[in-house]
Amino acid sequence: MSKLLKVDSISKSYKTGNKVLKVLENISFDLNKGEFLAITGVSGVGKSTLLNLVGLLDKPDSGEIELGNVKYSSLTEDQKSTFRNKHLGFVFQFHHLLPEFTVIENIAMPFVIGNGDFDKGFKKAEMLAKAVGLGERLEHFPTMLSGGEQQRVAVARAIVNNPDLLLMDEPTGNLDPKTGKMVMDYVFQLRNTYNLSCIIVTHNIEIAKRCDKIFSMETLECNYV
Ligand SMILES: Nc1ncnc2c1ncn2[C@@H]1O[C@H](COP(=O)(O)OP(=O)(O)OP(=O)(O)O)[C@@H](O)[C@H]1O
Repeated sequence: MSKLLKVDSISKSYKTGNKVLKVLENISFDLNKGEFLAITGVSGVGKSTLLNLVGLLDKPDSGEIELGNVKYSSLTEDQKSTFRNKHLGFVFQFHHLLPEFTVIENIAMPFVIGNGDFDKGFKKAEMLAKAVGLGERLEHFPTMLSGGEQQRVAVARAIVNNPDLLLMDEPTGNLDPKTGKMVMDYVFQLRNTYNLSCIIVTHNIEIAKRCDKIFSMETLECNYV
């Protein structure tokens, strides 16, 4: 298996007023192409902070993150947004869909922004909407969808640009267990279809057990399940 992501001794602290809060200290782990990694740990341990660093939404104080041989520290701010759009997909607890756009428009949006090709973007969006079971909802607006359907749109949107890595922060945290399982079933199906790699921050042990590896932020151990 080829290595996709290398997180090497990263540390991060937040400064508020004259206080410094050390959140991450010397965190290291790797991820291979096609692997799913769950990040677990109690509230406040730094799971979202870590995901934001891997997602290029924030910078570590020290250490290096490398995705597909590109060192994050080598990228300028402009290069970071292009890199994010091309190589990373995001799904958060709250789906952040654009309310004034339909399902197909929401899914196509990152493709059209990155590529400029409307026709191709909409064809791809339709295919992905079908893959997550929403082929009959293309013209619906987000408010017309159930929570689980909205989250499936968010999943389809996150992978429209064929990201190397999908980052999910508590993707089922806002859903009932049955709906949450259904959303994740689609994500695990997509993994087989697209050889997707994924990092999932979750409190849900069932989801964690379905991943290849679990990185426990309490023990700082990353083990195959
Ligand atoms: N922008 C910020 N400025 C200052 N402190 C922050 C900031 N973001 C997070 N923190 C603090 O850093 C710590 C880690 O936060 P983080 O959101 O990464 O935790 P988490 O493990 O994801 O928690 P949860 O499971 O509750 O979402 C928390 O104590 C939080 O208060």
